[in-house]
Amino acid sequence: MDEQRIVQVRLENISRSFVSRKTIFEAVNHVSIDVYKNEFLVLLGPGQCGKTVLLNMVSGLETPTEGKVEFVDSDKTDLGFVFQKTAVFPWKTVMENVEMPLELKGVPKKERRERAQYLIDLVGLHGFENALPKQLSGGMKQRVGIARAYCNNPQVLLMDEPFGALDAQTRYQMEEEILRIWEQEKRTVIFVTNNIEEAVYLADRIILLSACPATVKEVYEIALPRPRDYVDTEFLKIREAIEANTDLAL
Ligand SMILES: Nc1ncnc2c1ncn2[C@@H]1O[C@H](COP(=O)(O)OP(=O)(O)OP(=O)(O)O)[C@@H](O)[C@H]1O
Repeated sequence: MDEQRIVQVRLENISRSFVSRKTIFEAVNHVSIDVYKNEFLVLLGPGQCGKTVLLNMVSGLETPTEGKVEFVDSDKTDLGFVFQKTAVFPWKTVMENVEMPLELKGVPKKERRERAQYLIDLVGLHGFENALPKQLSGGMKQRVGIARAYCNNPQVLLMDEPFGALDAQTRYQMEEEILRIWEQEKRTVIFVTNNIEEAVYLADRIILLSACPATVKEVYEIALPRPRDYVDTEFLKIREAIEANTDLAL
């Protein structure tokens, strides 16, 4: 991570509860996290622990019941998203899917095509510009999603289990790819996963969350050099330490 840490997003003591049938359900409880500019931050926690709710509060899709989310060094609309099931439009080509955020903004065709082409090349889809999503594998669709998330040139990228639906082989490949893309186009990434190995492979920092309601259980700085090796002794040590500290089997 950069020597000098500049806070980009500040989650200040945020909580979120839901009321259903007169009972209160707490999904997130007093979470405070400073997210630093250009860091690769991973939110790791068991299933249904409140990770998505937490991410939704960063994006503004959900409002905290308590506390606040502050964008220190960027606008709160300056966000890109990648989801587990990235909504690529089936009737649109790769190019049309990637350029869509710029089209919605009214950016002229030539300009948006140039930007989209750069990103299509960056994510390794050169040659597939005119392909339709049905012609693409799951990993390729996620590449489209990543390129589209970058298209608006956002400062902060939110990724909610983006590789969760992929087979193991493709998942490993995409983990490598996302780091390559991020090294080339540094942004602040907040990446949600319930996979410890994935978290240790990717993160500058891991925020380990407790079972529901999500609280910050521990923060791990991952100083291992990249590319990381899943079977390296140090890697395994960190992985085991996290495993021993989790609330539920992940
Ligand atoms: N709008 C809502 N109303 C009521 N309960 C909700 C709402 N949104 C989320 N929840 C509940 O909050 C809890 C946390 O959900 P969330 O989707 O954040 O979990 P998660 O950690 O992202 O899970 P997973 O890893 O399985 O995707 C769940 O029990 C969910 O049912």
